Amino acid sequence: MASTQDIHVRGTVPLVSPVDLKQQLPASDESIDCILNSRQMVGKILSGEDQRLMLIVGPCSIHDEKSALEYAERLAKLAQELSDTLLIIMRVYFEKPRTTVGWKGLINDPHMNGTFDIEQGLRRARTLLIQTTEMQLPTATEMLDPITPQYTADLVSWASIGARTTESQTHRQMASGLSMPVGYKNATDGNPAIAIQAMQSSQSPHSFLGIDEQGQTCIINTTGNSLAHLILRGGRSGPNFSAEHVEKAGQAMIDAGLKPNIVVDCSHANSNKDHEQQIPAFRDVLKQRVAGNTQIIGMMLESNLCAGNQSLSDDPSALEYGVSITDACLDWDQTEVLLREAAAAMSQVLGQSASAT
Ligand SMILES: O=C[C@H](O)[C@H](O)COP(=O)(O)O
Ligand SMILES: C=C(OP(=O)(O)O)C(=O)O
Repeated sequence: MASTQDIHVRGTVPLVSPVDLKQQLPASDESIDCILNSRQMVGKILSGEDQRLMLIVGPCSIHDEKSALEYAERLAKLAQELSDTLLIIMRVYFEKPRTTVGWKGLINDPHMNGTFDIEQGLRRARTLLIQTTEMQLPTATEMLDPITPQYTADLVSWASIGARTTESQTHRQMASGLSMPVGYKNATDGNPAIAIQAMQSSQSPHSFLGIDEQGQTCIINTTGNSLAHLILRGGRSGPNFSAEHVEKAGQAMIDAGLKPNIVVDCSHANSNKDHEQQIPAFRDVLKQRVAGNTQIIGMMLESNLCAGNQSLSDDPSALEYGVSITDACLDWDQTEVLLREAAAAMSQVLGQSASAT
């Protein structure tokens, strides 16, 4: 009898369970301290109790742990130095949603050669998250595959639902159960409405299919996650970081009964994918915050040790050190200049609000 299933399935490979991977790679006390403290700080920024600016900064994607750790060491030092005015969280992105096809990130294909050793990818992602948080540098990542959080989410302080998945019920359900604050990107067409709807959905309880710590398929019942904000990342119609766009998005959030908390992603369609264009976007949004728009709670930058990007060829060993293999990034020096500018501007803002009270 001809089979009616698995017509397009090449095969399946068993995977380590979340609990076993966590036992093999447990979070240290230093990591747990960093994660709990930083999640609480993000929560206070969302509630308005903490007026510092949240900056989510780092590579578009991680493909080489050595350069990621070198970047993390530099950022951890700067984050500590500027912590009076900025909460800096490192982008440690392991999952890349593609417009069509392409390398889908370190978890999916850690060897970057089409061997898809996902177990090793999960192991390497966990290891890097532990190393980064042990430096007291909190981590931010996009939650793309709904199974992945069981393996990594305990080590993450801030999560994003991307422009391509914010409208997806699967991702909204997943976000409703995540333990950290979540930012929702506007759609790739530039429309923030779906992100606002995502926030309304994911703050509600959901019941859906997933896996438990043992890797057993199960029904997951969530409480809903109200720690949410909108991320403006521009869209097909152009950037959406201007004061008019931010005001309109804030009003739409208020109309939907949400606290208007907005992070502006200076990259993606807000930079027209030209990494240098993140600089004027960042400065414009900073100016809006300094001018008194407290709906702007943060900004995102795509940044790496070296500027630009490079193509992933058949020979990953030929890649240039510290250069993105996905979207183009600012280099470290450009990043440091912007972070110091933000700290100086925010010290004025925070000084004024302290003297007014
Ligand atoms: O942030 C990264 C990219 O913008 C996103 O993954 C889409 O990439 P692509 O259009 O190159 O596939
Ligand atoms: C993929 C990303 O962004 P977006 O969903 O906005 O395209 C990202 O931030 O890496």
